[in-house]
Amino acid sequence: MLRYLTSGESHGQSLISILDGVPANIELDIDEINNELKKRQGGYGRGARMKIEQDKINILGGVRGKKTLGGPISIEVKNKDYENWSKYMNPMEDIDLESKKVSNVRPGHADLVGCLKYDFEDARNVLERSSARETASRVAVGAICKQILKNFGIEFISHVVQIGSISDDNIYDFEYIKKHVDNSEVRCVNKSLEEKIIKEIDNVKKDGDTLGGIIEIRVKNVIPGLGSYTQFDKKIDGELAMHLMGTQAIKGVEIGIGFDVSKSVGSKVMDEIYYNENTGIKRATNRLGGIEGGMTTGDEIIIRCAMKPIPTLYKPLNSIDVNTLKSYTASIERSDNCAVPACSIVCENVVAFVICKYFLDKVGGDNLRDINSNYNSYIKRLGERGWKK
Ligand SMILES: Cc1cc2nc3c(=O)[nH]c(=O)nc-3n(C[C@H](O)[C@H](O)[C@H](O)COP(=O)(O)O)c2cc1C
Ligand SMILES: C=C(O[C@@H]1CC(C(=O)O)=C[C@@H](OP(=O)(O)O)[C@H]1O)C(=O)O
Repeated sequence: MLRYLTSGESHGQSLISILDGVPANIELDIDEINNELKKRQGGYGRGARMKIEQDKINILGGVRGKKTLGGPISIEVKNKDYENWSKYMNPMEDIDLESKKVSNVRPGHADLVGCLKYDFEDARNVLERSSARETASRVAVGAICKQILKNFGIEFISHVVQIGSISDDNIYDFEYIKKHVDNSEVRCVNKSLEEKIIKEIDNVKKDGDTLGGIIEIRVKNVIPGLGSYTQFDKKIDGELAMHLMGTQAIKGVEIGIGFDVSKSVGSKVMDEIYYNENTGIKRATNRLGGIEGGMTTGDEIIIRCAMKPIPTLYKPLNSIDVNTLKSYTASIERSDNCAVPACSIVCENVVAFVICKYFLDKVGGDNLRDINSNYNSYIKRLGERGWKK
């Protein structure tokens, strides 16, 4: 089973992830993984931290000569900012615990409940781990998963469909998104909205406020039957939602037309099925976003995620000192102002992990050759039942 854990604090030495269950003989394109990390650092609205970091992976185990060995892969992404923080963060020596102490807990971040639950007087002990710095690890893991799936033609893309009050109501196809998204500082395919979005981010920033938005993720060339209806925890839509909701600041996940299923009649929600000899079994539409009964249908997977605005505000909200319980405004930590474009890269890679996990559950093997043979025999059998790639 494909699984991973991450470890590390935002201003600690490194972020570490261990990805276990990767088959042997998968060739890794290290530049491509680093390119994903670079994209995650970008996007209009990011804070000063991103000028310090230049995220790159350092693989510590599980890979030899850029090919996977079948064992757990350990991945390090160094925090350059540790140089500025070692006297507050060093795990092996006495440190200065007072100067960076945070006790005016920020509404919307993990500070208050983290202090209560883990019995801390210093919310730094919470925020160092709750920080979305951890998403660099998740992107590194997802980027490896993408490379496993690339061998089978499965591709991923994401774009931003809304930031603050500005939204793009057009529907684009996969290739169009792929061609245009990286040209935009806000990962918005519709270039005419970019200027408006940037203006809105700037205006809100002037007021000491922040913005969230909506991200769309698409997956192409998936095979039918990833996931299962036979048990609730085998459903791929459930697992996708869990991993995406487990991403910092994601507050909603929709598949296909999502919440709109509730306001339409059944005939306008279900995707009609037909068959012809040239195309095989097909659906006339893809309103349900490529998932039925907890299983992929083979159509494009379409997911949308809502990200809340960044909780740290430069014009802070009312809060309390977690130790004295006196009223104060929340503490101000260096922060992003809008991280929706960055979060789009995070969500895309989070989805890549889940798809890869279910793909390997269905047609996996110890090595690439075995997976190829399982994959081909499954596709052949589906072909006998009328499904065509
Ligand atoms: C890419 C990305 C960057 C983020 N940057 C910040 C930030 O600079 N400041 C901040 O307060 N929150 C930031 N967040 C959001 C917080 O990490 C998140 O709101 C917090 O961990 C609490 O978790 P929750 O929102 O899921 O409840 C960011 C989230 C993401 C995905
Ligand atoms: C470091 C990253 O994002 C951080 C996420 C984050 C938070 O509270 O989630 C707070 C900020 O941390 P810092 O105070 O060090 O600037 C962001 O920069 C990153 O995305 O790599």
